[in-house]
Amino acid sequence: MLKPLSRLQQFRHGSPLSFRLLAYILVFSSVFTVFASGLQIYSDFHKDVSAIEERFRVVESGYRSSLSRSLWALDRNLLEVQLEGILSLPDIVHLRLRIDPDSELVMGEQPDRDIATREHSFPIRHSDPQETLLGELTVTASLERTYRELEETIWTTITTQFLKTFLTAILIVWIFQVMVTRHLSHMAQFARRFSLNNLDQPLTLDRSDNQRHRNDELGQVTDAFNQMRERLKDDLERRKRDEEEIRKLSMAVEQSPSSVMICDRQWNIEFVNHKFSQLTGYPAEQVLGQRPGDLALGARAARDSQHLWQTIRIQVQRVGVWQGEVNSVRRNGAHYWEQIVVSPIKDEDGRISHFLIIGEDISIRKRYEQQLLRQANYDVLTGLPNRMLALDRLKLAVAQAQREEGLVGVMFLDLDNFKHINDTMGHDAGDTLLVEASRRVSSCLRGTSTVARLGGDEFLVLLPGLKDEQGAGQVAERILKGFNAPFLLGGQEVFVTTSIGIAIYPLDSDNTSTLLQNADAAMYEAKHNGKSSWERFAPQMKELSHERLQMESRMRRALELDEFELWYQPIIDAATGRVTGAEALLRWNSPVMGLVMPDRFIPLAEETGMIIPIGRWVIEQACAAAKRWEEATGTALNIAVNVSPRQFRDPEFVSSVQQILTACDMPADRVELEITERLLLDSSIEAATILQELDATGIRLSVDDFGTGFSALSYLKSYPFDTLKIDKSFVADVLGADDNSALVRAIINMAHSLSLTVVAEGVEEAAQATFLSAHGCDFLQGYHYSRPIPDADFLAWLRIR
Ligand SMILES: Nc1nc2c(ncn2[C@@H]2O[C@H](COP(=O)(O)O[C@H]3[C@@H](O)[C@H](n4cnc5c(=O)[nH]c(N)nc54)O[C@@H]3COP(=O)(O)O)[C@@H](O)[C@H]2O)c(=O)[nH]1
Repeated sequence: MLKPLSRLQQFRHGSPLSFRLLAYILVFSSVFTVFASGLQIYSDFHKDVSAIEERFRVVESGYRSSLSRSLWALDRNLLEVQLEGILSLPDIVHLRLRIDPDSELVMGEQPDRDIATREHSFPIRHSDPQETLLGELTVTASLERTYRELEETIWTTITTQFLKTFLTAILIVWIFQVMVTRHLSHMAQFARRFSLNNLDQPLTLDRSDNQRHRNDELGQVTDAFNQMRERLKDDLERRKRDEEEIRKLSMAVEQSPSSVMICDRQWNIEFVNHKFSQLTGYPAEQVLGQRPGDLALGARAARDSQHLWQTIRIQVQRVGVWQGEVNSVRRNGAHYWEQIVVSPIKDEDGRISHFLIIGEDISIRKRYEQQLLRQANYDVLTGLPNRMLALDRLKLAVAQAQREEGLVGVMFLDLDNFKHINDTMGHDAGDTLLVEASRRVSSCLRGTSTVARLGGDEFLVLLPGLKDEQGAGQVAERILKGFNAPFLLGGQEVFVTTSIGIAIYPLDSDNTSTLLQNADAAMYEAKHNGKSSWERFAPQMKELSHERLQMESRMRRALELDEFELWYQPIIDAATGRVTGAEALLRWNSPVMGLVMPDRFIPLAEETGMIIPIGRWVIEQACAAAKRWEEATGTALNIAVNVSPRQFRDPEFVSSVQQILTACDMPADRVELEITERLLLDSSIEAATILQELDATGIRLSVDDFGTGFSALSYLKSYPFDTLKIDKSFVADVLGADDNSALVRAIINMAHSLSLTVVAEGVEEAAQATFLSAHGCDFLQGYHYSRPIPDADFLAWLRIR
């Protein structure tokens, strides 16, 4: 807002518009005033002159008759009086009365020559009876007063008009200054100071902000100014935002984890980002101006690259986008996989101006995918095709054989005793065996054949394009031969055999899954027939494998249908011959299959996990039986129970045993758990911890079947065993070769040195009992004393002893 002083200064010094306005007003007002005053003065002058003329007429009309009479009467005095009367009239300064014929009467003074005058003459007649000219009166009026008054009027008018005009002009200019020019100056000053830095400051005028002001021109200009400022501000902000967006985008493009390349319409490279250089090894300056297809090393790669980019160009032009996975070459010649998306960039008119090529290094993903693909299709351990790929290949082979009317051999292989080797020698040895076995099988096959690992120790061999049925048998013979040489497992030479089942398309089935089932059934038959052999499928074999499935489903219901039984075999104190306890042995009394021995169903129970509830039932029943016998005979017998390694994987195992003991009120030291060496070799079981926990409860632990497995006494020291059971195979030969008796003696001595009680099982003859007793064996068990018998029989047996 301007201060009054500065306004004044401005008015004086710096407002050309006000001055010009003032000058214009003065000039135009003066001209107008002069013109108007001239008119006015002329009008007044004309009026004065007219008044003199009028006076002449008044004199003529008023005095004509009286003068006629005076002249007719020649009354000089009267004439003079009358003439004096005329002279007394304003401006009339001279009268000349011509009296006919020759006299005259003059009155008044003739004005100077330089004084303007007016004259009027009129005749004086006497008309009675007839008209007689008596004379003529000439009246002279002086214009001196008129001119004098005219001059005064002119000066007065000019002076007053000028003053008035001047003051009015000043007033107008002041008003104009106050109302307009100072605001214009302020606007000018605002505009001068106006910059991008003070766009927030609106233009305001030094006047009240009301509707009237807002609607006038200044208000409109101010409004327009402020609108312009707002628009400028918006534009600026938008521009800033755009610039920021562009900056961000360009940073994003530059720092993008994807490689970015921009080509012009002719596909010449205009821009590449940092990632591109990083990925390809090409610095930007080396590729700018080139075409993407030119960036390949070597003639073949260059040809492929040109071909690829030609395809890409055509598709982008036709479809609008191209994307795909490309095996590209870095500057150093290394190959890598990249996912490329090529799309056009369009200008505002929708015309293609550039092409955008975004690439992403997918080498790791590709490797991962290939790995996954491999994992999905190949067995990790042996590198052989897995079940899925094998089934695919079987389907392909069958489809091809269908077309060509050929034969396809399907062979099912299962390693004999693999489980035993795995359990006794450890998983590493098992793995080595599988790898070596797969190598031996593969070496017996032609290139078109497939050997696949189906899982565990099961292999599948596909023989497409088989000439005749015998061909499959010949291959099976070759494979069996390949297993003749021993396998080196953990430093030991081990002989492993395999059983092979063969089914042939289309002779045994034209359906792939039936072919597999048939080959499987044939394999079971081969196993059944003594292992290390092969069998060609025959329809009756189906029943055997079916039986196995049936057994599994029946066993699942056997527990709730109370089909299991415990039989007991006494354990005799070798020194006294007294019964000290019994071993509980499981039997399955199936209404369909009859009495099933444990060797037939325990492996299946272990495989299916059914052994956990069954094993729990065995301990419960065995403890309950021991309590019953005690009540019946008064003798507190010990009870030995077999436990499978699979039961140790049950996290509830130890607590469930404790619960059973508590429930039966059975002292822990009267219960012995018989554990095979397999358990100690199974690295998936925390055997030591569980055995310690069991030992802490007071339960006795025994190593069963000693001599058939790892047979190292050293590990016995590491575990809290109480008893060692010499396997019946040693006992059977104890009276035969010296070696065997020496071995049994050594076992007894070493067991005693480790504070272990020794039980010999499989004692069938008295001589065996005598030998064992003589060599310090603590307890004896076998048919010589009693076969395993049902609970009631065992109680009866106890009573008669
Ligand atoms: N996990 C569990 N395993 C069990 C259970 N019950 C038994 N089994 C295991 O089954 C295997 C076979 O047992 P079985 O057919 O009962 O054979 C036992 C005896 O009948 C047999 N035996 C006993 N004395 C003689 C003999 O003088 N001669 C001879 N040829 N055989 C004899 O030995 C078997 C007992 O062996 P062991 O257990 O090693 O003491 C058997 O290996 C059991 O482990 C069960 O409940 N759970």
